[in-house]
Amino acid sequence: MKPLIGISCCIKAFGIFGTPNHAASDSYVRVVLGPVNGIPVLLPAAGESLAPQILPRLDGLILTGSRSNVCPEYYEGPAHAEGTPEDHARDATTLPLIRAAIAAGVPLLAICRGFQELNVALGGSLDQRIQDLPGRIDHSTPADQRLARIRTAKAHGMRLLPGSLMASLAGGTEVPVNSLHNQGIRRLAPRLVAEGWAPDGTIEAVRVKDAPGFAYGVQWHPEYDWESDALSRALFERFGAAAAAWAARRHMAQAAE
Ligand SMILES: N[C@@H](CCC(=O)NCCCC(=O)O)C(=O)O
Repeated sequence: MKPLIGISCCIKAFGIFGTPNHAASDSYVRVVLGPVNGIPVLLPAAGESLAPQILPRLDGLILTGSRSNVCPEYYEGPAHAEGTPEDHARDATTLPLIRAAIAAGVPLLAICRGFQELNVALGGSLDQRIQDLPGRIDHSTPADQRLARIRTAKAHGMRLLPGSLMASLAGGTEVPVNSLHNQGIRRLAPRLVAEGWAPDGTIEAVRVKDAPGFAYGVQWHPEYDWESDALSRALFERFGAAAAAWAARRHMAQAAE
């Protein structure tokens, strides 16, 4: 029985009338059908009431990347600069969903925006334009960069914590990663342990230290690299194995009811 993997959606305005839609990139569906070996289930940005209704039916949760940004009101940050994309419906859905998934032990993998949501959901904060901070590199890609091979190319190295899961999956403590973000962790949430850093100290990978199940976040985009990158593929395979084990337990519990 393949695990059901929830994929967080954003609100996107499509079409000539710009009507709101719930959307997620095909790259997340493909990675769930590929190395995760699960069944993708798109989760609409339907607000906090979604979590208690959908989590009992899921075996894993992927919090996706997005150009939109977590609203600063969730971490006492300054208002975003004019024109910074936000997605209030997504925030209202994913932040409680993350807390509920971790509490229940549902395997969770948070990617880029999702990584930032994980940190905020657990009490951390964000810097909004790390490229403007002294000593920091530009981790973003131009919004008009239409060439995916350039936009998603390896952008900087990442140092991994020796003995960490990430280091074991990578087979070492130095790996290159892509980089498509302006924001980054400012105050690390108390329940998170950093396992990877960019050369400028930007946190690139975290583990939820007291989670009953698999609960990791990454600032880079493994869904763009898994077909060629050992760490990205191994991360999805490890997440998929955790979800498959969760599915087996869930179905056994249902059979015993
Ligand atoms: N908006 C946040 C998070 C960045 C992020 O998730 N980027 C994904 C972009 C998707 C794409 O362009 O393919 C930030 O800027 O830090």
